[in-house]
Amino acid sequence: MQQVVKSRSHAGSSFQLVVPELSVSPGEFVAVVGESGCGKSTLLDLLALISKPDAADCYRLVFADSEQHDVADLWSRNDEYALASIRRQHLGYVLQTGGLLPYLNVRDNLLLPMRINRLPGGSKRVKEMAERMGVADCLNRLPESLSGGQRQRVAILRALSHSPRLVLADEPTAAVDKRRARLIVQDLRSLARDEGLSIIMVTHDLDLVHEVADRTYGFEVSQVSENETLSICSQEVL
Ligand SMILES: Nc1ncnc2c1ncn2[C@@H]1O[C@H](COP(=O)(O)OP(=O)(O)OP(=O)(O)O)[C@@H](O)[C@H]1O
Repeated sequence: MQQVVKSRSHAGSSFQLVVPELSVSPGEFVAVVGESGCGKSTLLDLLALISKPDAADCYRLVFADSEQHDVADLWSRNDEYALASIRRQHLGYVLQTGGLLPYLNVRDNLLLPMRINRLPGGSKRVKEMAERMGVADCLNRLPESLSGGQRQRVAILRALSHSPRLVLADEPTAAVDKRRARLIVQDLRSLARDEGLSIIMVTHDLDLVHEVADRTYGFEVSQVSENETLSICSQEVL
């Protein structure tokens, strides 16, 4: 994306996020780091195609097999159907607390995105992925019986199960301890490399990602006036 702008206002105060440039390539693990209120969720909503930008010089998704989507154009035409279809097929989400369905066992949680996208070969892929992430012995268990770390690894697998091109991870380590958090970040990093995925992870914890991420974006927040906040998201040179 280039020169993408999103404003939000509430009770007389306004917040504007400006993204001069943001990109992620296949196999890349990009971290977006910032304090509370700097605009991380606002950015994630734009990346997840949930929120319409106010302005965008360029916002495109270009996949390795040369499939392309002009997201700015789709939003300008309010083509919700096309946006939803891209979201369903090509995007995966890892949420802060896993977001697994409590009444489905791990296997069925992992199979669900494949069933929604009518993808074949689900059981084999689920078994292989679960082995890779060390949760194969959890497949028949309900999420409530898993440890925090196991649950989060299953949540990562669920985000990947329908083979998305872009995975958005929103504070995926929020519910686990520091040691487990480091392992999860390393898992995400190697999944990006091994599977040629693009991963964008949002976090407030720079320590957690700065040695692992290929690139890091941060926010420069300034108070334009008493009621106006401007946040500019740019790549950090660490
Ligand atoms: N739906 C909304 N309507 C109006 N203002 C909003 C809305 N959502 C967020 N904001 C404002 O936009 C700014 C950025 O919020 P955002 O949720 O993107 O920050 P964040 O970095 O994700 O914060 P946190 O880490 O606390 O979740 C804040 O000032 C917030 O009050």
